[in-house]
Amino acid sequence: MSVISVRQLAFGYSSATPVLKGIDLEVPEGSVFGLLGPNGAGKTTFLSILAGLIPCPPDRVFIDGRDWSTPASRPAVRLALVPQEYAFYHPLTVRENLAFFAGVQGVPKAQIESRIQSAVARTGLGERLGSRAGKLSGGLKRRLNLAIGLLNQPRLLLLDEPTVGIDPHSRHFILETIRQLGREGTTIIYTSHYMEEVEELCDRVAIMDHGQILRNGPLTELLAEAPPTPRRRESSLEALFLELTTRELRD
Ligand SMILES: Nc1ncnc2c1ncn2[C@@H]1O[C@H](COP(=O)(O)OP(=O)(O)OP(=O)(O)O)[C@@H](O)[C@H]1O
Repeated sequence: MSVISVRQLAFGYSSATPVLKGIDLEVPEGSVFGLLGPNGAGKTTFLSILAGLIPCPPDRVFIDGRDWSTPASRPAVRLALVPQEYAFYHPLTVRENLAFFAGVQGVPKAQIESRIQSAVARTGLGERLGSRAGKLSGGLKRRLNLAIGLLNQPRLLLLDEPTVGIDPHSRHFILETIRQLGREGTTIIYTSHYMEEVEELCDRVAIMDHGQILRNGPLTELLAEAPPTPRRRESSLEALFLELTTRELRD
């Protein structure tokens, strides 16, 4: 059963430039869903609509079968977005940030400490609770971003390129955390430019470009469709991605 159903979702920041052009997508409960696309494809915009940061048009996005567009019709779903940017206060310590965001997310006061401990244990930040967030390394900052997203114990976790620009150790740690969350049944949408991460983590994959979904299905099906690459004998998601997305220079 799909937890998220998206039907012909269109969106533009201005009426002149459509960014999402009729997205159709089904995300099954408990799947780790990889959303791949070149820069500017519309991934962040799509996640922002799911997270409620951008108003959702009516009758296009359904969560648990109910229209996600208006607060009145929204089902109560624990959903978290871990954005690409560092979304915390640099002058505050790790603990102060976690306590603040737990409050913002409506965690009951009596549970704040245990939620902080749980998020910190999952992200390996236990020894950094007293460190100023702004002084952390890039990898630890990414882990703090993730820890904040875990405070409300999300059933739906939206991860926007959570491993960009970090050291291999933190990258490995974050990927393991995501894998474990997936095993525990969290439904995850994961955007990344790193194909090997998506191949490793995700059971379903969609490739999007210019606001459209070009391919969508189980990872095994997409891999079976991928052309052989000159560098590796077996087919790879990267080869399919390059074949499908237009070969423009983007950064
Ligand atoms: N706030 C905004 N106002 C106007 N245009 C925007 C805004 N945010 C994004 N865009 C434009 O919408 C398009 C899609 O951007 P989006 O960030 O959703 O893509 P993306 O696939 O997440 O890219 P990236 O991999 O670089 O993060 C781009 O052309 C971008 O310039």
